[in-house]
Amino acid sequence: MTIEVRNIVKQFGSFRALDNVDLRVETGELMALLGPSGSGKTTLLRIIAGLEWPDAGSIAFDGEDALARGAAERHVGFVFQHYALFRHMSVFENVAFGLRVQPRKIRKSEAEIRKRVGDLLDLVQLGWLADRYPNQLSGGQRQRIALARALAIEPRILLLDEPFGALDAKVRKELRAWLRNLHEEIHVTSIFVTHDQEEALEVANRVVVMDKGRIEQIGSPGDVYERPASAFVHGFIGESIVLPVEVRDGRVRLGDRVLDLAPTDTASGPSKLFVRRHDVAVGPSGSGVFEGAVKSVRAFGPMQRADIVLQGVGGDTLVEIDAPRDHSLKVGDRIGLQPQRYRIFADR
Ligand SMILES: Nc1ncnc2c1ncn2[C@@H]1O[C@H](COP(=O)(O)OP(=O)(O)OP(=O)(O)O)[C@@H](O)[C@H]1O
Repeated sequence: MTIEVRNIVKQFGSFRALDNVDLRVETGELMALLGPSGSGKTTLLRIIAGLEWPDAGSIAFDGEDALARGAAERHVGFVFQHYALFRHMSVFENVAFGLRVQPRKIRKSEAEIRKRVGDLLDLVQLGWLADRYPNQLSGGQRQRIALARALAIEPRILLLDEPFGALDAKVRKELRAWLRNLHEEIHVTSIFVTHDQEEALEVANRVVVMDKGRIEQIGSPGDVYERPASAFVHGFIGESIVLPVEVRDGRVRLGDRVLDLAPTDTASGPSKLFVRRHDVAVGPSGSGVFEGAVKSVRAFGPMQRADIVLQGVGGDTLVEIDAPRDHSLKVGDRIGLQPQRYRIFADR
């Protein structure tokens, strides 16, 4: 099932939560909506689900107008961050619920319902919890049951709103891999909302980066990380050093210095230089575009993270870099820093 979102506008009073959003989700995709708090991710998801209505624009499922149908008729499965499983019902009955309330003419027999719920519990690998009640489950188990419950009615589309948002970091990580594997098995067109870049890049096959009700970039995890389309995307995904520069006459200037860097993209005028923290080569003093002094070093695994005071860039500027440990840094070292990959975006 494809989802085609065209020119969606959503206004709350005078506040524009979605500003002409265009998006196409292909059949069987697992797409992430990624963006900071308030960027409009949940509002877009709720409009696709039929829980909210846009002020303008259209939504089509497989070419058919979805806005002509209410939420119940759209055949969409929904999992929220805090999914309220029915507390007085066992896990089994929670998953069976959607099947039991189907209209009589399409309702499955009791034997079919038992078989379907059993299969779903096997799919989320929690068959052994069928007789438990929600308050006897861990947070991660609850979300897996919530997913089984959403899948029970065989939805054409699965929408997940920060499904792992309330869980601790370790469980979140486990469930990411689990969700990706599950999706490979069931292949339902799915969209999930997250503000966690690592989660989006690790789980989704395509990522939609949103800011202030607009889409900044749509691409594969590799695209949005390696080829960010805007300063916002570069700043939001991965950790970068950002320095204010000016591009004039084909040269990149920082304060009164001309940097030995080529302008990238089409930046001109006041701009920002972005360098990922691990894309800086560290060498002896005099070896790079920037000079710095090591202020502090934390070493972990194969990497060391260091705070560096950059010199000669108009006042002392503190930046953080990640460097391999083969060149051991010590507090007080004077070093040269050479950006190996960087992007320059004009200030908007
Ligand atoms: N019912 C509403 N009435 C008024 N404003 C709303 C309403 N729902 C959402 N908003 C506003 O619209 C904007 C987008 O909200 P939305 O929940 O879509 O953002 P989000 O990207 O999902 O953020 P978060 O990650 O915090 O959930 C926010 O500024 C929010 O305050």
